[in-house]
Parts: sequence; C-alpha cells; structure tokens
Amino acid sequence: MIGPFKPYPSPSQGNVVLWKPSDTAMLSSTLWFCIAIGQFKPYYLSPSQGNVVLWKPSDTAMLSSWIAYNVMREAGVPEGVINFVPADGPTFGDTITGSPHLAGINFTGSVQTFQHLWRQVGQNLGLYKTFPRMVGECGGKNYHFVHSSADLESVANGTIRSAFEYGGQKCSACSRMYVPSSMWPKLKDELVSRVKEVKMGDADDFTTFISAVIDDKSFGRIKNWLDHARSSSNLKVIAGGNCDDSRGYFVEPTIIETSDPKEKIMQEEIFGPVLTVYPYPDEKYREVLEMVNETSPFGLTGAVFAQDANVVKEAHEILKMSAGNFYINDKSTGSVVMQQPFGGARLSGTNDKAGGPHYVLKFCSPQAIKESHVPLTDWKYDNMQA
Ligand SMILES: NC(=O)c1ccc[n+]([C@@H]2O[C@H](COP(=O)([O-])OP(=O)(O)OC[C@H]3O[C@@H](n4cnc5c(N)ncnc54)[C@H](O)[C@@H]3O)[C@@H](O)[C@H]2O)c1
Ligand SMILES: N[C@@H](CCC=O)C(=O)O
Repeated sequence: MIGPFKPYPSPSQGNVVLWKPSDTAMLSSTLWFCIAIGQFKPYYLSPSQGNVVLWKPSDTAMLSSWIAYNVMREAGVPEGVINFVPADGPTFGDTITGSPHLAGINFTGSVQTFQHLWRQVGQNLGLYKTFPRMVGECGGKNYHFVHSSADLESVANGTIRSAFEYGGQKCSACSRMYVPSSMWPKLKDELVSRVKEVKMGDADDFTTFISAVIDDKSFGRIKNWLDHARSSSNLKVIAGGNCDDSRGYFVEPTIIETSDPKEKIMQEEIFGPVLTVYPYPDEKYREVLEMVNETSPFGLTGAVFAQDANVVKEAHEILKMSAGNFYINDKSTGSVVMQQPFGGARLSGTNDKAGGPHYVLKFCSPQAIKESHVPLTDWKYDNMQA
C-alpha cells in the first residue's frame, strides 16, 4: 500500500490512558501532551517492504493450506517470500521465538497458545534484532441479540447459518443467543424445524450443510459440553444433542435452552455446532444488553436483530466494546476480505483487522524522510538573535 493512510478515530473509542512521564522530564511532557492531542498525521509506506514469511499451517488443516499456498505461487508470489513449513507446533514455536531474526508473529488459534508465544517472546527480548510485532486472532463467544421488533425469519435463517455452518468451527460462529420471551415459542419452532432439514455428511457432497468436526480432541471437547447440557438442571436440549465417532467425528447441530444467562455454556468458547439460547423478559432488554456485554471474556463478533432504529442505536452503543465485527440484522459471521476487515478485541486477539490497511501497517517499518533544498546557513535559531 502506497500513499496516505487516513486514520478514522471514532469519538467513542473510550480509551483511557495513563501517561507516566519520565521523572526528569515532567514539565516538557505536559507541554507535549497538549501539542500532540488532535494532531495525528498520515503515514507513508514504502513499496519495498521485503518481509519474508514462514507459514506454519495447522496440523489438522494441512491440505487446504497447501492448496492455498500453491494458488499464491501460481498467481506470481515469488519463491522464498512465503515459505510453507509444516511442523509440530511447540517445536516450531520454540525455534522461531529462539531466533534473533524473529521480526513478528501472526498467530491464529487459541488464547492459551498465543499467550504462550507472547510469553516466550517476552523472555527472549534481549535476543532479537528488532521488537517482534505480535498479532493474534483467537477465540470468540459470539452472540445474536434479538429484540421484539426483529424480523423473525431473518433471525432464524441467520442463526442456523452462523451457528452451524462449518460445524460451528469458526471463530465467528454464533454460540449464544438472547431472545425475548414473547418471540421464543415461535422462533424455537422455526429453528427446530430448520435443524431437522440440515443435512449432515460428506463434505464432498455439495448438498451437505454440516460435516464432521476436525479431530478426536475437538469431538471429545464438544461431547463434554453435550454431557454437561444433559446433566445440568438449568439447561434443556431442544434439538440435536447426539454425536457419533464410529466413522468420522460427527456432532449433531444442537440447540440448548438455558434459564441461567451466566451459565458457563454462555461464557466459554465451544468451537462446535452448539447454540445456547436465553429467553429474556421483553421489557428487560436494556439490562440484557448490558449482560451480553459483560458475560464473556471475548470480543470477536456479535449481531443485533431489531427493526426499531432506536434499539439498534442503543444496542450498538452498549455493545461497542463487545465485538470487533458487529452486525445489524445479519448473522455474526462471514466477513468478506477487503470489504469487512476482520478481528476482535478483549481475549479474541489484538484486533489488527485482517483484510484492512491497519494490518499491513503492523508489519511495516515506516521510514520518514526529510530532504532540505536550501543550504544550512546558520546554527543559531532566530529566537536566539539579540
Ligand atoms: N480470530 C480468528 O480470526 C480465528 C480464526 C480461526 C480460528 N480461531 C481460533 O482458533 C482456535 C482453534 O484453533 P486450534 O484449536 O487449532 O488452536 P491451537 O492454539 O491449538 O493451535 C493453533 C496453531 O498453533 C500451533 N501451535 C500449538 N502450540 C504451539 C506453540 N507452542 N508454538 C507455536 N505454535 C503452536 C498449532 O500447531 C496450530 O497450528 C479457536 O479458539 C478459534 O476461535 C480464531
Ligand atoms: N471472514 C471470516 C473469518 C473467520 C475466521 O477466520 C468470518 O467472519 O466468518
């Protein structure tokens, strides 16, 4: 990317900063603060960025990564710029974080692994020739918030897609939903009838909507959640709920109703085709919006369904920190690269927004250049003249 990069600071970012000035530069820091505020200048990037990348694909997504790599090579990405390095995760992590040449890590995966990598980088800081840039895209506990003014059909269709496509193994998949009690009986019927139509089977068959989950570990984790749902008095399985690993790791698309909005199934990531719904008293929707914001440590995606424009505005205000990608009357997943830069805050990642200009900036080392076209005729400044 060449040319001016326009910042778009929102007036409602709400960042509060503690600036600790140097003990010996207290007065000048105060003056600088006054000058710097409101003066954010565009940056210019060089076209010769020259970054060379080691791409370690996930152990369980080797083939799709290999195909994507070959597409890039055929499209003209020169040899040696992106280097495909299938490897054991911890071995790869130890190797790169132990190299003085490490310039940055772009990680997609769990919070635990990203924290582990960042810790390793911190421990090895003295080793590096530059400060490594850390970009992380981690998990989510993505929500659909439904208001009584919502279009019921949109909610039903959007939720089936978001919660169950890719077997719910998408960081942005909807896994918790809040529905007004007055709408719930009808919406429940609509969701359950659609789940019955969902075809589960071979991913090669284009009429299949949901295939097996990725591996045995994933299957075991989701199965534990299904067992939890069956044994908990606050939870009721209203669709699906079964799984079978006799050939492939198949988990039925599952809908659970909860009477407790803070149940752990409403807080923790499942990464599978499991949706939990909390029906709330219609008139309590503002309290529920606050609850949506506070229930989970993640901040990846969320959606509000409402035809009332004031409710949409209010929901957006209350939920502005709860989702890096926020959807209005649309499902909480399926952001399009180059159109909807993607990423989340809180424990969902560093929110650098893949597919947007901020991302490129993160991996650049901008250089500012000044050239003078007049001779330097004096070392004294004008204000020093008597
Ligand atoms: N926010 C996003 O854009 C996004 C996109 C897809 C998936 N995800 C998240 O990814 C998670 C699922 O992925 P997962 O279960 O494969 O995560 P994971 O953390 O187990 O593994 C992710 C990758 O890290 C590697 N790895 C493991 N240990 C490592 C180490 N010590 N050093 C270096 N690399 C190491 C693995 O081999 C794998 O390639 C979910 O939480 C999901 O939400 C996020
Ligand atoms: N663009 C995708 C990103 C998912 C995770 O990588 C989506 O929003 O569904």
